[in-house]
Amino acid sequence: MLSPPEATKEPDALRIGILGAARIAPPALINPARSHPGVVIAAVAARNKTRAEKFAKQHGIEKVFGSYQELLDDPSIDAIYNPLPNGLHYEWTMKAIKAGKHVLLEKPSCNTAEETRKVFDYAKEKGVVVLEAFHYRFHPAAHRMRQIVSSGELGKIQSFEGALAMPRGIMGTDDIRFDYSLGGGALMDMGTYPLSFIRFLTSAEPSSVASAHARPAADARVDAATLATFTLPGDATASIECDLALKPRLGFVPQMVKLGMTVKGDKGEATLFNFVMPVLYHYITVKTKDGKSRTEKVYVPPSMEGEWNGWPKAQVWWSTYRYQLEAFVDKVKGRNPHYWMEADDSVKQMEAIESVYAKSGLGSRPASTFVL
Ligand SMILES: NC(=O)C1=CN([C@@H]2O[C@H](COP(=O)(O)OP(=O)(O)OC[C@H]3O[C@@H](n4cnc5c(N)ncnc54)[C@H](OP(=O)(O)O)[C@@H]3O)[C@@H](O)[C@H]2O)C=CC1
Ligand SMILES: O=C1OC[C@@H](O)[C@H](O)[C@H]1O
Repeated sequence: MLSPPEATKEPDALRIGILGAARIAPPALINPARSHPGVVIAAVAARNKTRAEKFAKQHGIEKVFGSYQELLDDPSIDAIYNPLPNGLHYEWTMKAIKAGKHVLLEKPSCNTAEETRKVFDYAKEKGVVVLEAFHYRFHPAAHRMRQIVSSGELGKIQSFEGALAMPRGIMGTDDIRFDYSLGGGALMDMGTYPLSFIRFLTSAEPSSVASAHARPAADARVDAATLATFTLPGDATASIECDLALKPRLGFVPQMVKLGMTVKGDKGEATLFNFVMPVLYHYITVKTKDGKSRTEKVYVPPSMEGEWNGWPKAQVWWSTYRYQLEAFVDKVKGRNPHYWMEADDSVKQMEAIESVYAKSGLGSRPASTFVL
């Protein structure tokens, strides 16, 4: 996964430009692109050209720009990767669409559902592809978990418990995730994953947010952590936990990263541990009330038939991002991706996030002042 084989690039490979020398760009795009014959990472732009040059040299990127707009103005670039802080997603995705570029847009799509709706409406008008980069959804482990939940094996589904949380000290206090004006907050950054996964597993929207409690960061408008519970259609319940800075237990015992989803039904339960980065390590355990239990690991689709028909011939080292890139390129090239996250899904995801912020009392992140 860390040093994938270099693919020979196709003559019509999609030329992607990156907005910002963001930390996530190498694992989420540059590295996966190495093994994809249909992608060239052709350019990077940063607010400071020297920073862009250093990043380009480090990653073997041909073109460098000292402003995002210059990159968008380059006619040789087909698509943009937008890993800017959340609060800038709307402005730069709209500008990219205006320039006729396809956009792979980091999660969460925007600060508000209204902005997300405008992004996808504009993309449709301009005939370009925009994808919110919910990478975990493109990996077969997430789909296998959904198969298990919908198969009836667990009986009538009663509850979902999902978490994504990391110990204190990993995120610096100056991280974009703690900056309200940039769309910061644990729910925006991490809580969006378990919430999205519950929506994916149920293929439905929560009926209501039953409770939401935020632990404020230094800026009290930002949640360092959020715990929320939901009611779901069919009387099931759900809970999510997200935390940018889990406190050590008893003040000194560091807590482990949390990244699991457990689904309980009246006949059994299933847990997917590490739905976010399954390529590193994951397992699905299924325990049924008749005393049986098993563990599955799903690095590649188990077959190319039935529900797996149309999945790419993947390698076990394919990360969620590599699967996602496969789908993004397929969509742009007019082929059928193995999975796709539709515009309405991204809009509903932001509606759900805003509902949790409303319930916790923190309110939605600030809407962009950008006008196209
Ligand atoms: N899919 C995934 O697994 C992950 C997704 N993400 C998402 O990616 C995005 C970026 O996260 P991450 O890479 O960790 O963030 P970084 O802080 O590393 O990168 C953000 C980039 O935004 C640019 N930028 C533009 N304006 C500002 C500003 N006012 N303040 C700070 N930075 C600015 C900077 O680019 P420049 O070089 O021009 O200065 C910087 O490189 C977020 O939306 C996050 O949610 C993050 C991690 C994992
Ligand atoms: O995958 C992730 O894990 C860590 C987060 O801070 C990041 O933004 C998220 O996308």
